[in-house]
Amino acid sequence: MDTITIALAKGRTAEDSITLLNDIGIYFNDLHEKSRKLVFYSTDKAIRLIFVKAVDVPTYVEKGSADLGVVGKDNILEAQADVYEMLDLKLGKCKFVVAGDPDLELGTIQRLKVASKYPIIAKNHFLKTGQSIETIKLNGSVELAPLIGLADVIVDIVETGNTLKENGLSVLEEVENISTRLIVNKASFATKSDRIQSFLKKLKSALE
Ligand SMILES: Nc1ncnc2c1ncn2[C@@H]1O[C@H](COP(=O)(O)OP(=O)(O)OP(=O)(O)O)[C@@H](O)[C@H]1O
Ligand SMILES: O=P(O)(O)OC[C@H]1O[C@H](OP(=O)(O)OP(=O)(O)O)[C@H](O)[C@@H]1O
Repeated sequence: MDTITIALAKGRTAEDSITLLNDIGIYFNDLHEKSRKLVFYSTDKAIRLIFVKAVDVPTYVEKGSADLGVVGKDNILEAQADVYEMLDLKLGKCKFVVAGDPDLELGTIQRLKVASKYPIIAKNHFLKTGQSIETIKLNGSVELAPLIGLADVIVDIVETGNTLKENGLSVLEEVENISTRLIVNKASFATKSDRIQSFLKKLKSALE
C-alpha cells in the first residue's frame, strides 16, 4: 500500500492538528513536543507526517511532495497554489484585517502604503474596495510599520486583538475569516482516491 504523506504546518496550530489526527485513530511513533525530527510515521506505517514551515505547506502539496496539507487559509490564499481545498478543520481561528491609527480615514489617502506579511492578500482586498495602494512586504512585527511611519496601515492577522491594542492600533476594515484547512494534491486525489476519501470521511465525522 502506498504511503500517504501529510505536510503539517509547524508552529501554533501543530498541536491541535495532531490532536485531530489522533481523534481519528492516527498516532505517530516517537512524536513528542521537544523533538527536532521532521519526518514521522504512523504506527501502522500507512501515513508519513512531515513538519513544514506554514508558508511552505502549499508548495509541498502543489508539487506532489505531500499528498495532503494541513495549513491556514492565510497561507493558502497567499501561495495561490494549484491544489484542492477540501475541508475546514475549524482550528487556528483568526481573521485578516486592515488596521491602523484609529483616526485614519482610508478614503482620504490617494495611494495607501500597506505593510503586510501577505502582500497578495492585501492587494486582492484593496482591488475589491477600489483603493489604490503600494505594498511593503514585511516578515513579522508588522504592527510596527504604522507606528514608525513605514506604512499607513497593515493587513495582518488578528486573534485576541492584544497586539493591536497594545500598539494603539484599531481594526479599520475586516478582510476575511481564517482557519486551518485540509488541502490535497490534484494528482494524488485521483491516484490515491479511495484512501484520501476515507481519510476525509473520518475527519468530517470527527469534526461534527
Ligand atoms: N494570532 C495568530 N497569529 C498568526 N497566525 C495565527 C494566529 N492564530 C492562528 N493563526 C494561524 O496559525 C498559523 C501558523 O501561525 P505561526 O505563527 O505558527 O506561523 P507563521 O506565521 O509561519 O510564523 P513565523 O513566521 O513566526 O514562523 C497561521 O498561518 C494562521 O493560520
Ligand atoms: O490578535 P493577537 O492575539 O495579538 O495575535 C495577532 C498577532 O499574532 C501574529 O504575530 P506573531 O505572533 O506570529 O508574530 P510575528 O508575525 O510578529 O512574528 C500576528 O501577525 C499578529 O501580530
